[in-house]
Amino acid sequence: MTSLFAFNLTEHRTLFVQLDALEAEVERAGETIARALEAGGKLLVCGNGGSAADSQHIAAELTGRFIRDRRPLAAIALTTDTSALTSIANDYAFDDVFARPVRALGRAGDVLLGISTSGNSANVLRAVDAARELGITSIGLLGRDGGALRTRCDQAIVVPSTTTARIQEAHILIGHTLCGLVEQKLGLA
Ligand SMILES: O=C(CO)[C@@H](O)[C@H](O)[C@H](O)[C@H](O)COP(=O)(O)O
Ligand SMILES: [Zn+2]
Repeated sequence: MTSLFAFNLTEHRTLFVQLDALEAEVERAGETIARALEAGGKLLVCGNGGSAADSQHIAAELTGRFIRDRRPLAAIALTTDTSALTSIANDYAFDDVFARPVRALGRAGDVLLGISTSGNSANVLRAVDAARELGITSIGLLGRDGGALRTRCDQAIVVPSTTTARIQEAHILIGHTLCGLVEQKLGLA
């Protein structure tokens, strides 16, 4: 019998050989984020569950450091403030937990990275809609068929898998690549 680890590894490998197809979208997203940071904008990142963890991970690579010692870069995960998350969910709706901070903190010229394996999380969709109203470029880091976010975001990177865990594994590879591209493009690598 195939072990679970062997099964997961096979599924992971099968997916990862298909990711070359995303090269142009990943490069474009890296360019968009780098140009926004260069112009004084910031990156806002949001997602649920494992994607909340990815949001924090990616933002931390930029405010802290990824590969090399360099100046801090402006990035905020909208998933870390439990007081804001609980009060917005309690007083308004869970679907508003990211949109409201986007309206509070976002400025034209910023970039919003919305991470969702289904592409259908309502709170990420609302954040993207708020971003559009404010002149903030939205990038969806998605999975499955990209869901509703595929067309609602200005740019979409869709990992072609239906397994949430495998999609998340690809997302963090892409997230790390975006951080590396930002460092390269800003001459900080
Ligand atoms: O990490 C996992 C599963 O691997 C879960 O926590 C998962 O992120 C949650 O079910 C999320 O709520 C899924 O949301 P989304 O990716 O569809 O937007
Ligand atoms: Zn997970």
